[in-house]
Amino acid sequence: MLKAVILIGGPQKGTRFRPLSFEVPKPLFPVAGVPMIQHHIEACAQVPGMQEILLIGFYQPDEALTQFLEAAQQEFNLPVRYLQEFAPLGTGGGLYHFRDQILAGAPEAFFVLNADVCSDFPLSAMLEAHRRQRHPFLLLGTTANRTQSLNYGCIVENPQTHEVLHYVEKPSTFISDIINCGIYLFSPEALKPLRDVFQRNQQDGQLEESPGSWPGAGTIRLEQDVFSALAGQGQIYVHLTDGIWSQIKSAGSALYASRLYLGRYQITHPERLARHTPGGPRIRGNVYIHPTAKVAPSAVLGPNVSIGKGVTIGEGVRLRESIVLHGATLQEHTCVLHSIVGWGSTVGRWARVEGTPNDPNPNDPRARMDSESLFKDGKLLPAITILGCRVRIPAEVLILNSIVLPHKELSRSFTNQIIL
Ligand SMILES: Nc1nc2c(ncn2[C@@H]2O[C@H](COP(=O)(O)OP(=O)(O)O[C@H]3O[C@H](CO)[C@@H](O)[C@H](O)[C@@H]3O)[C@@H](O)[C@H]2O)c(=O)[nH]1
Repeated sequence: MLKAVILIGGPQKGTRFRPLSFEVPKPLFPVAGVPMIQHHIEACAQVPGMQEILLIGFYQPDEALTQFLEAAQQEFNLPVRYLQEFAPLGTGGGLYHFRDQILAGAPEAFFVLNADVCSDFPLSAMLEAHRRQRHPFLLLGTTANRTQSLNYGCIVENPQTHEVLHYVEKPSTFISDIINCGIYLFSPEALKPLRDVFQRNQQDGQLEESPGSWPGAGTIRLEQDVFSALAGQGQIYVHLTDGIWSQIKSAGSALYASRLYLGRYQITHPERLARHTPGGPRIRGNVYIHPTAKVAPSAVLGPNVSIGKGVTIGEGVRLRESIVLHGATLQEHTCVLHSIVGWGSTVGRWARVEGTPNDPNPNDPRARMDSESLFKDGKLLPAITILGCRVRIPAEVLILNSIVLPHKELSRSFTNQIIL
């Protein structure tokens, strides 16, 4: 019997995802037409013997989360439960705090998945590797180029045995081009080292001048407190993958992840991809259209477009490399490229909304998506255009490389600006 835990974080996390995370918790943001963590749940549900999926985070459970959990339970016919941390406990603290729930029913092992990653989740291959040796910790690893590796957990392995000999979280100089994907398979013994960290933190906390100060004893950083500490002791192993993988930290990386998942739908969910039908819109490449969206037949969509529930797309619209969220309207002849159009927003006739993609260098096979800051030297870097929720763009204007905060009613064109 197996279980899975998805670490969903909480409201203080996902700051690079604003303004989109104002409306919906980041783990529920739609990527390729479905909530970000639905991809995780689908992958877990396909592993034979999966008994239960637990989401651990510090969000207050709201309507969106409750509805999502109910729908997921029904669709996958599995218990999918939310366990709320009383405070942010770090990537390992929640696993220790809810250990009884995780170990209930005596699972043979449990997967732990970061919510903000996009992957083809090679969970069955990880399980096979785990069953051969039954080490407490198995990490999924992939490669990144030298510069970008510094933004991740870096792993030095023994190439013969795949034992993790050395682990450094976001090092300041180059350590290894093998990076931690934030996807793990732990055996029940993995909770023992977490207990040791917890007890040590508690003792250290009592010695401190102001006991009870933050971070509390419950906070455990899986990466630094466990992986770095136990590397080289025969307990942590890495399973390498060259499948799709990307982090989802910023809106730009959500658009990139959407492209990766839409491409994968060719194999996993061909029914989710729009097909050209007589009298329907022209479809180029991979496009997702929610069944309730109304799309005019003269619109041209794709590649990499995903259109949400109740969206209206007018005649002559051109839409590519974009996400249009629930209830938005693109009036006749608008052109929307490399952008995210927020919930309930309206783009007026003949308006052009355009961003600049920040995709990984296609000539470097190890390049990953950069989710760096929005600014450099005090200037807004050109990036995808984001319209927050219920924004109104008038007819015949240009909105280029800009971020428009929710509920703004614009009256003219804007370029390279954050419109507050
Ligand atoms: N429940 C809970 N979840 C948390 C908490 N803090 C973070 N998380 C969740 O844990 C995951 C990791 O979040 P970060 O702490 O932001 O780390 P990171 O910068 O994404 O780096 C991690 O992921 C990389 C791969 O994407 C790894 O390369 C890196 O080593 C590390 O594990 C995210 O899904 C986040 O929502 C917490 O206090 N509680």
